[in-house]
Amino acid sequence: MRPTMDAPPPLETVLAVAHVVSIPLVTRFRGVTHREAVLLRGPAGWSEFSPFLEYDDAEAATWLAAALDDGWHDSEAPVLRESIPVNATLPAVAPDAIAGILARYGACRTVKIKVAEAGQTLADDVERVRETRIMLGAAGRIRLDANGGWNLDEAEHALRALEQFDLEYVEQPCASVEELAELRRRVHRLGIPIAADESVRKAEDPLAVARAGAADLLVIKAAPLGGIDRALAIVAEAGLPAVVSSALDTSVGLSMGARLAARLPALEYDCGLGTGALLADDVAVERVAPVDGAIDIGRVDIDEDALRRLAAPGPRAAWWRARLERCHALLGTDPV
Ligand SMILES: O=C(O)CCC(=O)c1ccccc1C(=O)O
Ligand SMILES: [Mg+2]
Repeated sequence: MRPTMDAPPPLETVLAVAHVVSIPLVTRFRGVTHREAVLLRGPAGWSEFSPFLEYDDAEAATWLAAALDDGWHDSEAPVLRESIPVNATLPAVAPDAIAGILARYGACRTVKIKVAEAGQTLADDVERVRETRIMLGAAGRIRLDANGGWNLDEAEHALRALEQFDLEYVEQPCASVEELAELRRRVHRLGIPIAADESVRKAEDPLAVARAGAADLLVIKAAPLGGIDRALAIVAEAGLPAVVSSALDTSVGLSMGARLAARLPALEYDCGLGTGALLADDVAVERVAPVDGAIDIGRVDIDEDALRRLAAPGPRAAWWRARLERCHALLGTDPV
């Protein structure tokens, strides 16, 4: 997808308000132990630029468009709710680690469990889901996220093994839109809805999955979709229910997600914006973390001491500033 910024603030302005931070995680997630992010003190509020390290500049530029949009303007879409119910997110950990991680989220009624992790087996997934179901009780909601890790047959087999745990939905069970569409036909009888995540946020065309009838709902993230208004437009065009989720953001990025969720016309599912609980430290004066299963939608204030304490080491800060500069050069040059 291409970034869309009519008139991005000049590079010098952006670099002058940029702070690069490195935040320790409570547990390994996506193979990393620290989350690096650039925080921008924009005129409308703090915003976050934190594309994952392996993304190329074209993909990362859309995240920059979102950060500049969020730091430089407020969305004019109406705010429809003040508090956003969230799920706990459980990485692909061993059963004995589950209770400790879930405890960090407080009272969330919904848990999203990572499955299909490289190097693990279906038996690992079954045990993780079984243990979580026991802890949550029958009233809790369990959804899975495979991050595209199964092929079609593996996904079908896994869902048949896991359906006994009463699943709310499965997110990105397979990598491609074609596989999702076929899987959706194959498991229709099981009644497990299929959600698209990477097929929306990493796709050249975020609407292709909806057009192909390949998903029952969309997982949307403000940063990779180019910001709050862009994400709202995609949901409106897709005509499918949506769940707002984080990209393991700091409180600043989580706040953008919450302000997107606050503006969705319908919000039937708990949002994946509880991941502040996976950060061992944070930059916000008041963290965006679930209280009684929900987060607030305000902008966050930054703690200057935390900015200093969590400042990324010099070479990492330089790497991020160079990345920001390259991504900035890609904005506004490639009209949609
Ligand atoms: O949706 C959630 O519960 C939390 C966010 C999450 O899972 C995530 C966080 C970082 C990168 C990718 C993902 C993902 O949804 O695949
Ligand atoms: Mg996902």
